[in-house]
Amino acid sequence: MVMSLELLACAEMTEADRRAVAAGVSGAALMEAAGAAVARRARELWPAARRILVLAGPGANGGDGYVAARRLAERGLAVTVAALVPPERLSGDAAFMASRWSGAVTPIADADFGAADVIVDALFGAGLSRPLEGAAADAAERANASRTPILAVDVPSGLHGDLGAPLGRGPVVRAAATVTFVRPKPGHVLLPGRTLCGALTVADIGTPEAVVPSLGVATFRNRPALWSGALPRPATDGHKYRRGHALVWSGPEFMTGAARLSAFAAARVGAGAVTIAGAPAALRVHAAHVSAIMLAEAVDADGLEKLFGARRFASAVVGPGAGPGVEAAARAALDGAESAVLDADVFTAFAGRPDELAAAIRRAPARPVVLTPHEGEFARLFPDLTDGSKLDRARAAASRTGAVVALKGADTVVAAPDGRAAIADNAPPTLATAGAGDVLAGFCAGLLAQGMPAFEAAAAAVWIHGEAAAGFGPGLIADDLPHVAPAVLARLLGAPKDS
Ligand SMILES: NC(=O)C1=CN([C@@H]2O[C@H](COP(=O)(O)OP(=O)(O)OC[C@H]3O[C@@H](n4cnc5c(N)ncnc54)[C@H](OP(=O)(O)O)[C@@H]3O)[C@@H](O)[C@H]2O)[C@@H](O)CC1
Ligand SMILES: Nc1ncnc2c1ncn2[C@@H]1O[C@H](COP(=O)(O)OP(=O)(O)O)[C@@H](O)[C@H]1O
Ligand SMILES: [K+]
Repeated sequence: MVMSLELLACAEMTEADRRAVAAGVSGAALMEAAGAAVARRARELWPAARRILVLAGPGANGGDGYVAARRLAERGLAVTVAALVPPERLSGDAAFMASRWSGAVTPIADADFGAADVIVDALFGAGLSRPLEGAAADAAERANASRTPILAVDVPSGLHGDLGAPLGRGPVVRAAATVTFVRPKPGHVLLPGRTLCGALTVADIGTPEAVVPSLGVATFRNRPALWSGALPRPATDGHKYRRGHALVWSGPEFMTGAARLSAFAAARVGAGAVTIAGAPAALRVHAAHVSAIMLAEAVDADGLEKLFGARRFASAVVGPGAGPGVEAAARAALDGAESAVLDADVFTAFAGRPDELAAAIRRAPARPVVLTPHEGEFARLFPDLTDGSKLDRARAAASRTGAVVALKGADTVVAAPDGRAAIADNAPPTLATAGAGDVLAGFCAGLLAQGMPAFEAAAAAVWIHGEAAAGFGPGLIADDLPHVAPAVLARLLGAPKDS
């Protein structure tokens, strides 16, 4: 099984195959290995299955299906191929593999979906170019209705490998498991694709090792290997300000919780000092709740500017529970702090004016900025960025604003203006709880304060956030997240030595 970070778009996958062939591996060898991996996985998952129905499409995905059919029949299983197009209409390697299948082939309309123990879905893979319709749509719907477990080849048919969603309004096969090849695609990780794939495995099909690194892939799974090298490690001769001083802008007295959640999160993830800035009435509320966190008066954006003028802040958070004056506070943070995390109310304040926010960000292009909108806030800020996948939209927002964008949800995408992007799949649904976003903003700010580059800091914050929630389990509230982050950090940084 392949374990790696890259996610290959369908076009990159096609190019990987082309380069593999150019390097001397035949297309038929790749297809043989792909079909063999599918057959192996079917036997591993359903060792008691006797009757297999292979749905074979018109392209190379169907070719993989004919290989799997042959391999499973060789093991003594009763295999029927239900073909979307007659085998004589196939071309290339798929035609060759169909010619090597000597078992039963039935037109897909006549297939008995209920009579199989396992269905292998080899209708369409990376070549899907339009919504399923006609006989293909019928087959997908009958396969789903049969309740027979489905093993998808490459992707569940109807799902677009880049989008993680069906093309148009066409149906999609709901797989119990999916075997893909070489590397996963974005659509295996983005929702709803991740759910429709079931259990995903990635098979090596003999693509030479140099091929994937030669592609210049910029999309990754959000895993520690992507950013752990940049994770801050406290220096022996460090002091608290060298570890980074983070500032959190607080809203008015009855909205102080959000700023505190951000502040605790920044501190727990390793900022050396954290100051909450706000109006006196708000600070009085904070004072009743915090000890290590410092408080500084800033009635409005002018007050914030004075604070930034008086001392160095390695990062600032503006947005969580911010209330009135948030736009001016965001501008002050962008001008005065060495890095900034903008969240929540900032996106409402700049609704429909992303270019004004971008202009404020680009006044100091080298200063790291992270934006952490959820889908609703994203739509408010960027009403015209509706096309493409969540990955495409986050990338477009990053390139437009010059900031790193963490577009939140169960499949949070972190995208950088240079085109890099990471998709997370480790957050449990219990993370959907009020205030969790404020904590994420604080994790980002705490890592930025310690000098972690913005893309790595945002990706690490998202992963740590998800991992903290998963580790806590049921009953999670946002207040718990900063407290469980140290256990996640301990795993990432390695346990301290005994002596
Ligand atoms: N690349 C490699 O080296 C390897 C690739 N491998 C395998 O190849 C798969 C990709 O193969 P592929 O490119 O042939 O595409 P595939 O998904 O079979 O479909 C293309 C056919 O479907 C048709 N078609 C499209 N949409 C349609 C629709 N809605 N309704 C009806 N028809 C539709 C389309 O017709 P067209 O759009 O061109 O008219 C074309 O005829 C990949 O997923 C993996 O499984 C492995 O063997 C390992 C090595
Ligand atoms: N279904 C889900 N599964 C996993 N994580 C989720 C899910 N829904 C939301 N999240 C995460 O929970 C957090 C919620 O943040 P946000 O919507 O800003 O809430 P709040 O404003 O209350 O803090 C985000 O980090 C988001 O990625
Ligand atoms: K498929």
